Amino acid sequence: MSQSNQTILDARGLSKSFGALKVTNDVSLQVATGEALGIIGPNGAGKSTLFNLIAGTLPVDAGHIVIAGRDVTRTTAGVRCRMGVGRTYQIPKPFDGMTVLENLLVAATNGGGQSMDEATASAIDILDRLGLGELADTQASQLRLLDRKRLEMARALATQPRLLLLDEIAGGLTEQECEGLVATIKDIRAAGVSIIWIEHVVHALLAVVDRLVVINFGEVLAEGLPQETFRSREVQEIYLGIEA
Ligand SMILES: Nc1ncnc2c1ncn2[C@@H]1O[C@H](COP(=O)(O)OP(=O)(O)OP(=O)(O)O)[C@@H](O)[C@H]1O
Repeated sequence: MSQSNQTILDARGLSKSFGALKVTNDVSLQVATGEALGIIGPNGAGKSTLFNLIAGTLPVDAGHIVIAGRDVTRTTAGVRCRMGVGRTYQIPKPFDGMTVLENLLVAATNGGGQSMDEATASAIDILDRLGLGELADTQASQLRLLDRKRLEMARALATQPRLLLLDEIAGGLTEQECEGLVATIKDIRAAGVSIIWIEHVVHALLAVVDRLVVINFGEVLAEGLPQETFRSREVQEIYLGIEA
C-alpha cells in the first residue's frame, strides 16, 4: 500500500509540554484521504494544541508528522499550508480592516501561492459557495458571528487545502445556523477535502464525521465509530463526567 496515496495525515507519537505542563502525550493520529475525523474532549484537554502541532504553528517536542507521504515535522506552518494544510481558529482571526474579498485574496496569494487573477476567481467562487457572495465588499469587522465563522472557513478554503482543520466552528451558533454549517462542511468534504474537526457541539460533529477520537489530559482516550465511541462508558464517564 502506498502511504502517500491513501493517507493524508500520519502523525505518530506527538508530545508537547509548556514548562512543566504536558499538554500532548504520545498522540498518534491517522487520517485517510477523503476521510472526516472528529475530535472531542474536555476543555483544556489539548485539542487545539494538536492542531498547532499538525499545522506547524508550534514545534513538537517529540514525534513525527507525515502529510501526503512527506515528513513535515521540521517544516514551517507556511510550508505546510502550501502543501495543503488549511485551518480555522477557534476565535476567528480575519484581517478586520480589510473586506471579506480582500481577506480571501491574502489567503489565496500568500497561503495558497496563487496569482492575483487565480485568487480572485477562486475567492468569488468560495464566497458564493459559503453564502458570503453579497458580503464580498463588507469590512470583516462589520460581520455578525455566523458570517465571521463562514469567513474563517472561506479563508482556509482559499488556501486550497487537501486537509482542512476546523477548530470549534459551530460554537455560539443557533440550531438553524449550525445545520447550515453542517451542510457546508459536508459539501467541502464531498469536494474531496479531508477534514479534522474539533467540536464541542457533538450532535453537529456526529452528523458529519466517519470516525471519532476522544482526547483527555493530552492523550487519546478512545477512538472508533462516532456514535459507538461517544456512547462508550469510558467517554460518558470521563468526558461528560457522567456515571454510566
Ligand atoms: N502557548 C501556550 N503556553 C502555555 N500553555 C498553553 C499554551 N497553549 C495552550 N496551553 C495550555 O495547554 C492546555 C491545553 O490547551 P488547548 O487549547 O490545547 O486545549 P483544548 O482541548 O483545545 O481546550 P478548549 O476545548 O477549551 O479549547 C491548557 O491548559 C492551556 O492553558
